Amino acid sequence: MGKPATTDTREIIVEILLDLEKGQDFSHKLIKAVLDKYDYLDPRDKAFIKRVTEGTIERQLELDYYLNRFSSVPVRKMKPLIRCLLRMSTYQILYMDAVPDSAVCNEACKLAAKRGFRTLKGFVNAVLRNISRSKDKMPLPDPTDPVKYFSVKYSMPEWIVNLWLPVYGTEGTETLLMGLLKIHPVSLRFCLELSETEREDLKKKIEATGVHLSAHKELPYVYLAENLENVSELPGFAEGKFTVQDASSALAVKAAKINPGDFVMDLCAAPGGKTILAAEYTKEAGHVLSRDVSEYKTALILENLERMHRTNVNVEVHDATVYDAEQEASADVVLMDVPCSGLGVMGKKRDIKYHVTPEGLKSIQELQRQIVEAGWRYVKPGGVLLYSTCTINREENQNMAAWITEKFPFVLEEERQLLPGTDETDGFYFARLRRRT
Ligand SMILES: C[S@@+](CC[C@H](N)C(=O)[O-])C[C@H]1O[C@@H](n2cnc3c(N)ncnc32)[C@H](O)[C@@H]1O
Repeated sequence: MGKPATTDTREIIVEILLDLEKGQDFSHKLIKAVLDKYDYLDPRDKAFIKRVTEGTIERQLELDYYLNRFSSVPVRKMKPLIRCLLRMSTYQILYMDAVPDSAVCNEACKLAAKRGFRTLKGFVNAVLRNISRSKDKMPLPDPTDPVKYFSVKYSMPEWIVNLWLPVYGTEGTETLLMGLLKIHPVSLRFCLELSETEREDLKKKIEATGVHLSAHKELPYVYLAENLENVSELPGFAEGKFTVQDASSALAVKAAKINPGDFVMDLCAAPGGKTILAAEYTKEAGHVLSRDVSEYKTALILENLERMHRTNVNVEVHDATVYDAEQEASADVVLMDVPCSGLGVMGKKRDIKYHVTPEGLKSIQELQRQIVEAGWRYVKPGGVLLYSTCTINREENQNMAAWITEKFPFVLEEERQLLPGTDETDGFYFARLRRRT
């Protein structure tokens, strides 16, 4: 990270963390808004803000576990500003080598004083210096209790670890938890219409800006980008030669086996990643009807369609839980990329894990069932229902596919659960179900 951040930079981080405590918004949205607001900052300062904020959020359970051991005041009883300051400073001490620990402690004390907590400077200093001294032997729960141990080590709520342990076993769960904490490269999906030579040319132009691209192992038109600051400034972006789309999402659309000339319905389409790829598969001879629940959401689809120059798509506001008799048995392929608990995208949306609850899972499953109940009839006999989620939860995935085949006239042809740490993707599930003739 090079240059150490200024006190102001740290203050910005604390402000973001305080807003998150107040439940203002999800972290990825808040961080983006703040970075847009401070666009004039040195890129290294912006990178510092992003890294420390994301890391602190992502590791919060672990950081709190340590703080509770090194502080005489439990984390939950601390003043919010002091709590956020200690969390982000502990994150820097444990996970960032670029800033010396002594500088982290000094900056934290200065910031505490600046924000009216001069009397707590000694406390902040003592806790952080203690952590710094013990950083090579930080205490963790006993590994013989894998739920507690994994929960703290990988900062994952215990109930989510409990959801995965019976399915993936101890080793598989640990691989998954580690995968979710890895830095996730942005995934660029090039237009299908580009020839191999055009793809290579574009790749070279993008790499000339300092971004490193590596091709996805299954999809030659998807590249994982490292060292990427601003997608919209890359060559080819404004001309719609590529879009940001995770490989998992592209793999799901590919699995739907869309043919040129097909009519595709995308029932939960915003911001339009799958719609656009589906429209590329159908080519101009085919058509996509792309829907989402609000005007705000459909506007996002329209914006992306315009940039990607897709004209074979109609966009409508439509609640997918409401049956539309006009579309009865009309579609060759229906994409149901349903709203879900999002446990597969925690690597990108880092605070989802603290917001999802077991009760929330139940109500989201109910919504998923309603969407399937209303939408399965749009599939022509012999056509495909592609059910997908960005989660890692059997109830919303494999069990839902089984429920569809039990209740409706479909056979399961293919299903796949992609896992961070194992696949080069987000956690994602899709099932191709074919309607009986
Ligand atoms: C997983 S996202 C879709 C991502 C999109 N398919 C893509 O690839 O870019 C789920 C979408 O479902 C939409 N949604 C939620 N409830 C809905 C409903 N009742 N009817 C239609 N869409 C709904 C959300 O607005 C959200 O855009």
